[in-house]
Amino acid sequence: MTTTPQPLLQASSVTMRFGGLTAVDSVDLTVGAGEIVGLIGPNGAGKTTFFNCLTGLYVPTEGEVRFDGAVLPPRPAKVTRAGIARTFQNIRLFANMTALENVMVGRHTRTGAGLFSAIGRGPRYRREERESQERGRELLSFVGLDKEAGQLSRNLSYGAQRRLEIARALASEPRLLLLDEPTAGMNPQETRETEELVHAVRDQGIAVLVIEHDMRFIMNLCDRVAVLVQGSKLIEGAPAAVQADERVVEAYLGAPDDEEDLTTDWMNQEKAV
Ligand SMILES: Nc1ncnc2c1ncn2[C@@H]1O[C@H](COP(=O)(O)OP(=O)(O)OP(=O)(O)O)[C@@H](O)[C@H]1O
Repeated sequence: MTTTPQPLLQASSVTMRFGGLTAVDSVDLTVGAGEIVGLIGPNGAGKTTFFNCLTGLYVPTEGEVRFDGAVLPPRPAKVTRAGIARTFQNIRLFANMTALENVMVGRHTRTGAGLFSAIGRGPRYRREERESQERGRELLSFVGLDKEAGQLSRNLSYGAQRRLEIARALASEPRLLLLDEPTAGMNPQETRETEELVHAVRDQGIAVLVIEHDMRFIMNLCDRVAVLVQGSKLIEGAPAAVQADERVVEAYLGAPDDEEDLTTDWMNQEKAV
């Protein structure tokens, strides 16, 4: 008898309400180990709110999220320690810290030196600091920023800052990486590089869940795509099937009668290669 392996992430009937507004409505989603899953949907569909439910930023009003079989702890730091890391829609780097320092900050959930050791700069602190630096440099090299290690993050190009955010997220040694619109504002070349980088992340055995509006990016990248519309999951499946589904096209373009209010981000943001 064969048994289906337990998914790494399992969100069951996740609902998030803000007062009278149901931003996420009973959404089920799984991500398997080493899988790349896309989450798409028109503006305001509830994608970021759902992400926030997966990272301990919000505790769902109803439903539960399990990671590796255990219910997710209700605090972002604990979720990171459990093995989920994320990037945000808007860049959140420490502008006046170097690229290397930014990555080292991302590692602190994995280093165990306590307050007294840090104040006294004892041997354990110094060893961990050295290891953090080494790992930080490896990660910068992994995302193609080895030469920028000593530069202040605010002086890096936009594409480099986004890659640095991914390096910082990877510094916590996640098993699942959540990316919120990683290619927003990128040119086609930067978008292609991000696609290669996410594939390389997966090749390290890390699962990825990605929110994105750029359909070409999603199609090239993902094993599976789920579509959220007005807080509910409309469909889920292989990228080509999802893209061809009439309900998805309608959700983005509106029914024929509301063609004046098109929400066409997805179509418009598809970038020429
Ligand atoms: N903290 C909050 N309090 C109240 N309402 C919120 C809050 N966060 C999100 N919402 C509402 O929930 C709905 C879903 O928003 P959300 O940002 O999750 O959508 P989204 O799919 O990520 O959109 P976008 O693609 O534009 O980023 C929207 O109507 C939004 O106004």
